[in-house]
Amino acid sequence: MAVYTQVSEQEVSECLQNYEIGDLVSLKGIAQGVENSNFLLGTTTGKYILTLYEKRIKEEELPWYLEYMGHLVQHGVSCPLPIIDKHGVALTVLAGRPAAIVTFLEGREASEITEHHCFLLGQAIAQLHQAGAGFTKYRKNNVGPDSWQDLLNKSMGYDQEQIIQEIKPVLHEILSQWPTDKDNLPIGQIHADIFPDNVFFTVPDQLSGFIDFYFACTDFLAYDLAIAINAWCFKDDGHCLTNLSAAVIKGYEAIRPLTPEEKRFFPILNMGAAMRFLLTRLHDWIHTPADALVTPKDPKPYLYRLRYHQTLIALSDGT
Ligand SMILES: Nc1ncnc2c1ncn2[C@@H]1O[C@H](COP(=O)(O)OP(=O)(O)OP(=O)(O)O)[C@@H](O)[C@H]1O
Ligand SMILES: N[C@@H](CCO)C(=O)O
Repeated sequence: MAVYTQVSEQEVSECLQNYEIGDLVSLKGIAQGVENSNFLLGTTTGKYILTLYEKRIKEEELPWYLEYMGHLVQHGVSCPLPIIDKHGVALTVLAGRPAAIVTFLEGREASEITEHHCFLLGQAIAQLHQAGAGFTKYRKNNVGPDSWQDLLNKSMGYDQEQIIQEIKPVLHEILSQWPTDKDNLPIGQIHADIFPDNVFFTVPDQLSGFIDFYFACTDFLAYDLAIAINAWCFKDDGHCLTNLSAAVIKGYEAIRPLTPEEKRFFPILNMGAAMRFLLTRLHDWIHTPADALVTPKDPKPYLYRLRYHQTLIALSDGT
């Protein structure tokens, strides 16, 4: 359930007077999502999403996300467009929380992921990266490699201590091999959370767009692809569906071929992507209060992905 902050119809009606998207017709809380409070907003001009940003998102960073999404839409990417109010700003305040209204994206998460979905996904990620090239404002990756040791330290209370002990040296290995600026991997704006629930498809199987840009940041483009492959191309027991990962890469390279440096570092980026979600999930597993509205996600599927990547690297090293 993701409505942490309630907002009344009257408050929203009053707020809508500042916009040019018509009057309130309906307001309904959306159950999905874990980070923010989301509402389906119906007005006399159509459907919108109203988001009240909760504490995990830094208020000062919101203009970056909203400008980035606006830039993407202007450059042909299908994603929610933040609605600008009569004063020229997208960010407002509702029920004491920073809030924004964005356009509604048709479609839904793919119910069963196929090679076709993955090919379309790869193409769409490459288009996202290309469209982001003209948006030059930097945003640090708050859950990038420099945060991972701290996340692990804060996960020490995890009830399966042997998992923490297993991760420690692997983290060290990843950090020691992580690409630096000198390695010349293309850098740009990445979504950084390309999971199946953040990509919508319409019937019959057209990719309709991306949502949930609140982890977007400036980082290695190929890392975004690695995140998507980890999220889309594995079973939860760590079995890699290589036909799906090949389709994602084929789709991506149909639009933007990977450079030799990106290919060389791809195994370590894949490990890093698995590590990032393993660590944030471990952290949330321990730090989410028992009476919280959300159920923390199981870290183990990402441990199994990590093991898979390790095995591949060991095999290719001949170790
Ligand atoms: N622009 C949009 N168009 C259509 N539906 C949307 C849109 N934005 C959000 N939604 C709906 O709201 C749900 C929650 O949105 P979102 O995934 O952004 O939540 P969140 O709490 O911000 O993030 P997270 O997925 O990280 O928990 C989505 O699953 C989707 O059903
Ligand atoms: N996609 C993330 C959660 C929120 O971004 C995960 O599955 O761990």
